[in-house]
Parts: sequence; C-alpha cells; structure tokens
Amino acid sequence: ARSRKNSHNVQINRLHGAQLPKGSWSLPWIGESFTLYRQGPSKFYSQRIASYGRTFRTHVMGRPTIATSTPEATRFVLATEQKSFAVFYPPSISSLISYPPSVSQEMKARMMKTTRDSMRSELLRDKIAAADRITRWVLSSWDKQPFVVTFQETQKLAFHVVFDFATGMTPSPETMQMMDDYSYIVKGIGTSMQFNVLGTSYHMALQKKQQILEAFLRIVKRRRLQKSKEKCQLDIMMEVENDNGEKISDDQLQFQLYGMMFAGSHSSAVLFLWLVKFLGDNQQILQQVKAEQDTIRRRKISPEDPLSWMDIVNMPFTSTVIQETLRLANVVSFITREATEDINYEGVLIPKGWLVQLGIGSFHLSPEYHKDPLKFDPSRFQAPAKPTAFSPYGTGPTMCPGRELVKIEALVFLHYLVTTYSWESIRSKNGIDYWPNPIVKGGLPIKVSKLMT
Ligand code: HEM
Repeated sequence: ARSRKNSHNVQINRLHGAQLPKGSWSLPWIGESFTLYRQGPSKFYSQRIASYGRTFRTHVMGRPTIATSTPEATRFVLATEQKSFAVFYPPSISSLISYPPSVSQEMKARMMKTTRDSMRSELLRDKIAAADRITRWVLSSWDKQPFVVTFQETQKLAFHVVFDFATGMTPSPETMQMMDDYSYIVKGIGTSMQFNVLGTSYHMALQKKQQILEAFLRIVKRRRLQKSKEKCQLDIMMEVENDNGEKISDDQLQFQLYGMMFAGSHSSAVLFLWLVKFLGDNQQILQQVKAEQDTIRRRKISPEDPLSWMDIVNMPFTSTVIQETLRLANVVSFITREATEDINYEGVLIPKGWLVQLGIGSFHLSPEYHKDPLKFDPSRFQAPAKPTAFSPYGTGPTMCPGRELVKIEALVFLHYLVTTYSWESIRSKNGIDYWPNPIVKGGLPIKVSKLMT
C-alpha cells in the first residue's frame, strides 16, 4: 500500500495536482466486482454517484478503476482512444472473443475499415430485402403457436439477419446450429463476468468457439468456390490486401466473421426484446407506431410486397421508439478502457494501467440529462429537443459500425410485428437478468393473436 501511495504521489506531482476521485475498493483483489454484478449497473452507479459524484474510484474486473458517467468524459476517453487508452477485456472474456496473435494489427484495422465502409454502402440497402425475408420467416411461425418466448424469437431473427449480411447465407440447419453454438459463448461470458470463476459454462464456451471457428473456415472456403451475385461482407473482406499486396488469409477471415457475429447478433436480439416489452407496456405509443406502419402497408399493391429503402426512411416515429428503447434498456451499459499512460482529465488522475469504465447507461437514466428518465417517452427524440447525452453505440473511432444495420433490422421487425400481431405478456411481473446484457427474466413469454386484415 505504501509503495502504491508513493507512486501516486509522484504521478500527482507530474500531472499538476490531478487527484484520484473519491470511492471505495471494498475487498482487496475482488474489489467491488461482486457488488456490481449482483446489483446490476444501474443501482451500482446510482448509489456511488449519490456518495461520490459522477466520477468515482472503484475496483472491478480485477483492476483499480476510475468509473465515470458523463457524456463529456465518454467523448474524451473514446475520442483520444488511439493515444492514451486501449480496449480492455478481462482475460476470461478476452480468450473467448479476441483475435489470436496470428492476425496482425494492420490486417485487423483494414478489415474493420471495410466493415465500416460496407455498413454505410449500397450493401446495407440491398440487405433490406434479406431482413424482410427473414423477419417474415420468423414471424410466420407464430401463427401456429398459442404463445412464444420473445427472446428466443428475436435471437433467431437477429442472428440470421447479421449472418446473411456477413456471409450471404440464408437460414438452414447449419445456421441454426451455429446460432445455438453462439448462445454458449454468450452464456460463458455472462457467467464468468458474474462469478469470477471459470466453471463448466466457460469451458463449454471455449469448446464451442472452436466449433464455430471451424464452421466459419468451411464457409469461407465454400464461398471462394461459389461466388454469388448478391454480395456479402465476406466477399468484400476477401479482397482486402495488406501493404505488400497480400490478400487476407482464410484463418484471418474466420476470426473476423466470428467477431462480427459475436458483436452483432446478441446485442440486436436484446434490443428487439425490449422493443416488444416497452411497446406492450405502452399501448398508446404502440398505436402510434401501428398507425405509421399501417400507412406504409396500405400503399403496397400486394400483401407480399417487401419493404423498400423509401419505406425505411419514412418511419420517423418508429425510429424515435428505437432510440428511446436504446436509452432506457441500455443493451450496453458501460464501455471499458485501460489507460496506457498517466492522464489528467479535468483534475482527475487516471493512472497508467488503471481501467476507465464509462457508464453510458447511467447518464442515459439520469435526471441530470433526461427529464423524467424512467418514463418511456419517444417524443424526447423528436427534433429540436434531440438529447445529446445519448451514446448507446459509443462514440469516436470505435463507435459501433453495426448501428445502421441495427436500425434497418429493427424497423423491418416492428413493421411486420405491429401490422400482423397483437400480443400480451403472460406474466404480470418480470425481473431483469443483467449479464452480459440486460434481458427480461424468462425471455418474456407472450400470447400472440393474428390481426384481421
Ligand atoms: C443494439 C445493437 C448493438 C449495440 C447496442 C451495439 C453497441 C456497440 C458499442 C457500444 C460498441 C463500442 C464498444 C467500444 O467502443 O468499446 C460497439 C462496437 C462494435 N459493434 Fe456494435 N452494437 C450493436 C449491434 C451491432 C451489429 C449488428 C454489428 C455488426 C453486424 C456490430 C458490430 C460491432 C463491431 C464490429 C464493433 C467493434 C468496433 C471497433 O472495435 O472498432 N454491432 N457496438
């Protein structure tokens, strides 16, 4: 403790009086991880903010940490990303999602750039048709069932839309198997986050990771042989070259696909689940969404006509519902970085090697930034009162490249959901499972009824 204190004093002098914020470390080594995982991020942050202010000291993920929950600090950390902060995952999570050393930083950066580019390109518009097809496929099975578990359905939907975008593959027993395998990865991460022990579900996840990677290798090799007219992200990545003009290898591609599916499918499924939950709980807003979507459907000549790009950009009210759901549900509640040098952020010392945890979910739910923050009120996103304290996808150079795809998926889903079905929750009370992303406990079973057209 003495040497730690001394080294901080040196840093304090070097950083012109910057000081560690108030806070608590609770138990040595374990720190406050258990409390965070038991309480959930919202309560953890609000309790500490009440005692110490919006920036406080804690100890989570095995490291001393500065937790901060302001939009300004979030922008500062994420915008200066490359220089002073590095992406951080605890070792157990890192072994489930990180690239192996054989994938060079340069290649990784190039692949990420092509992913970002294609998420802004024609490819994205072309994928409306696939999102349309997949949504109808998922929702058509509801006809035959008296009730469905919402989260199972939104997982199927989200996985297949992102999978189609990534590989050009339509739903099949092979894709269903991979979806199932991915659920073990999510479970492994959720459990290792909460319990700090690498138990059965973690080891199972490591095995599943291997199986998924092998499946991706087969998919890459197959796609090289059978090119299709309809382009996918994999086709674009296959053309990526490094500075020496060498093309990306198949094993690098398999990791890129693995990472993209990991980043994209579970998070989207969680968002769609909350869309169903919040709309079900707010019938008046549901009616407004339905009015907007009925107008679009009525303009179609045949009931089989798919949605077009023009339809997608003509859904302003439904778009605010998606933003409000992202604000209130907080699919990602914090973003973590490691300081790679000592930093003085407005008088707060962030020592080298410490973590910075950016509590985006906490400022989304704070009355300091959003009036009546716990109320589901999409109108807060109508111009000109658009909130600025809103970063569900992060910000700066690592801001989520998938956000436009998510928006398209969500709009297509809501269109078919509200024009085809009414639903009600089977349980009157539902808790929340927070890890690794918050979901309604039990996955929200609902009773569905087909609407008369
Ligand atoms: C509701 C759905 C989603 C949410 C809330 C979400 C949120 C985020 C956030 C907060 C980050 C930034 C993390 C950081 O800076 O450390 C991120 C990064 C990322 N997301 Fe998403 N995401 C979603 C869907 C998707 C989808 C559909 C895809 C791909 C198809 C995707 C691909 C990625 C990738 C590849 C990164 C890493 C970017 C980088 O490291 O430069 N995400 N996402």
